[in-house]
Formats: sequence, C-alpha cells, structure tokens
Amino acid sequence: MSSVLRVSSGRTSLGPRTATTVADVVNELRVPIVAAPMAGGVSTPELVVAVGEAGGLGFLAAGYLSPDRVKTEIHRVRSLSRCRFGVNLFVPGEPSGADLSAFRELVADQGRPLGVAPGEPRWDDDDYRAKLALLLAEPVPVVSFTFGVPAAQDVRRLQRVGSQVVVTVTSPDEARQAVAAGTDGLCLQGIEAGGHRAVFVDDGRSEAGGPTHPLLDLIGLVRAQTTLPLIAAGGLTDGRALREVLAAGAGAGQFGTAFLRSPEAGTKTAHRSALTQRRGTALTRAFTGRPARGLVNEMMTELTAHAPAAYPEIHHLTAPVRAAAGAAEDPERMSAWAGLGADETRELPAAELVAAWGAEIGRSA
Ligand SMILES: Cc1cc2nc3c(=O)[nH]c(=O)nc-3n(C[C@H](O)[C@H](O)[C@H](O)COP(=O)(O)O)c2cc1C
Repeated sequence: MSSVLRVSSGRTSLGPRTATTVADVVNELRVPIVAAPMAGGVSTPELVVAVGEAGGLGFLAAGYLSPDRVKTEIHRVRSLSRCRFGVNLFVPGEPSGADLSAFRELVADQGRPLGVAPGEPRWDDDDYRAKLALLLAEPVPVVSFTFGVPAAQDVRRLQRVGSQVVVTVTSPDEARQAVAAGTDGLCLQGIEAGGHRAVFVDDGRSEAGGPTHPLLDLIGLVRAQTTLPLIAAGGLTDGRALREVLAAGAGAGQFGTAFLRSPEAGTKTAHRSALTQRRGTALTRAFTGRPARGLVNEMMTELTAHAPAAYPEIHHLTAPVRAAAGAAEDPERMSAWAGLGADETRELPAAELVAAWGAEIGRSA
C-alpha cells in the first residue's frame, strides 16, 4: 500500500486514534477487510462497529437517508465504539428526461397484488450538499463516493477537515477522473458486485451500462496507472478470494453480500431467506433505473427489458411496491441486492466472519 493516503491536517476532532495527523486508515487496519456501505438500512451502526472492533473498517451508507438520520447514525457509532469508520455518499447525476408512462403501468401491475400504487417518479439529489455539509461539520475518518466523482473543491474541503476520500470506480477511465479530482484512494468495483454498479454515467448502452470489468482485471488495469491505495469490491466470499485481490495489488477487500446474513446487518427477513434459495443474480435497471445486481425474482424478470436508464426516478416509482413487498415478506417484488457470491453467504456474526477471513490470510485481529 502506498503512503499517499496519509493526510496531514492538524485536526484532533476525529477521536483519540487519529491524533494530530490523520493516519493511513487502510494501511493501519489489523485485517484488510472493509464492510461495504449498504443502503436501505443494511449497514447499521452495529455492523460498522462489529467490523471495526474486529480490526476491519465499516461504512455507514448515507444514500437515501436524511442528513439528520445520517447524523444520528454517526453519533450511534461513536456511542458504541472508538473504532474508525467511513460514510458513503451518492453523487447526484442529471434528470433523465425519460418518458416513464408505459413503465409506470408495469410497476402498477406489480403493486396490485400488494395493494399499493406506484410512487411519483421524481428526480432528486438525495440531499447531497446537506450531507456534505454535515460531514464537514462533523468529520469522519473516511468519506467514500459512489455514482460519480465529487468536485475537486469538495474533495479538498473534506481533506482539510481531516477525512480521507475514496471514490468508487468501475473502469480505468473513471479511476483517472477520480485521481484528477484529488481522491486519497479508490474503491474498485468489479462486475461481480452486489447492489448498484457505481458507473459515473449510465449511458443505457447495455444492461451493465458500458464496459464491464471482472474485479481482478480491473485491479490490474488501475494498478498500472496509479499508486493510490485500492479497495477491491465484488464477489468476495472468503479469505481465498481476499488473498487473490491483495496479490493483484489491492490494499484491502470490500465485502458486501457476505455480510448480508450477519445478525448485525439490517437485511430484511425476506432478503435473508431469498439468499438461501439459490436464485442466481442478474443485473437490472428494473428497481431503480440504474444497473444493479440482485437476486432474480418475478418483478426483475418481468420489468428488466422495459426499464430505461432513469435514476433515481424509477427508484421513487417502485419504492412503495418494494417497501410493501418487504413488509409482506414477498421475495418476488423486492430489490434483494446480492453479488455473485450470493450462494456462499453464512449466518454468522460479522466479527466471526472478519476473524475467519483474516485467519485464512494469516492476519488476525
Ligand atoms: C444490499 C447492498 C446495498 C449496497 N448499497 C451500496 C451503497 O449504498 N453504496 C455503495 O457505494 N455501494 C453499495 N453497494 C455495493 C457495495 O459497496 C459493494 O460494491 C458490493 O457489495 C461488493 O460486492 P459483493 O456484494 O459481491 O461483496 C451495496 C451492495 C449491496 C449488496
């Protein structure tokens, strides 16, 4: 790992373990394991703390949460532990301008058995500026960005208050843009990953939204162009997979799906049981208007071919249906995000998972 991630700030507000120099968070992990930010209530403060106390790095997922709720979650983490952690933000894109009237009818058909109507397909920026302002006022050790590259000025502001900035990328070109914006590290997301593809621009060309890279290829391509610390995400299920990404040049592996059945995760009951049903995964825009990998179900199968690139308009359009499905424990109409490692998930406390993967690579907390 490079020491480029080291940032001197002179601040002392990040807690006792950061002192006056903000240390290289990734280099100092006792086990090179990151718990992915997982929106929709999956990444609870309890999961973040369990992973952080076990020697890894947990992330809160600020996407879709109000700034007040993000603040509450940050305070909850701090009330439970002095461990380091990160917060993930969604970078807003542009309104799609897509005509969603025909797609709306298909969503209405999905809602009928659950007794709910589609939501309003509105565009919003997810309160991005307000969440950034919160993180400037209450700095956390790491801030990661998904769906785009933050403005260089915002990267500098976060660094000035002592945070390290990570940008999630899916291609060498996106990595170049993130480096140009001054990021301290990159999260590389391979096509294997569960949840949304982090593509900066969903050009609508293919289901996957443009060129797609398996994780190991992506690490090789990006490692050749930068010395920045790399966090590798996508399809990691165990210590063997972690060892492979470390050998390829990553400094840490980011696990998402593999934590979904941990008791500390906020994963819904129907999502947990669907993970045990060997449904397979696929990429779809059907639930949110952006390509994302999830467990195959009826709603995905019916809508995928009809869903245009329109995020977050489709997210808001399908939200009531997905919420009702979650409440009714109906696995056929929820966005049950999961990566290619879906069949390997284990119902174990997060600390045990981290310890097991760490032991497999000869690193223990
Ligand atoms: C349920 C779920 C929710 C996710 N939410 C987010 C998110 O809010 N922000 C983000 O950057 N990535 C999100 N991701 C993607 C993860 O950061 C990571 O790239 C992915 O989980 C890695 O692949 P894996 O799931 O195969 O381990 C999510 C993934 C899952 C499975």
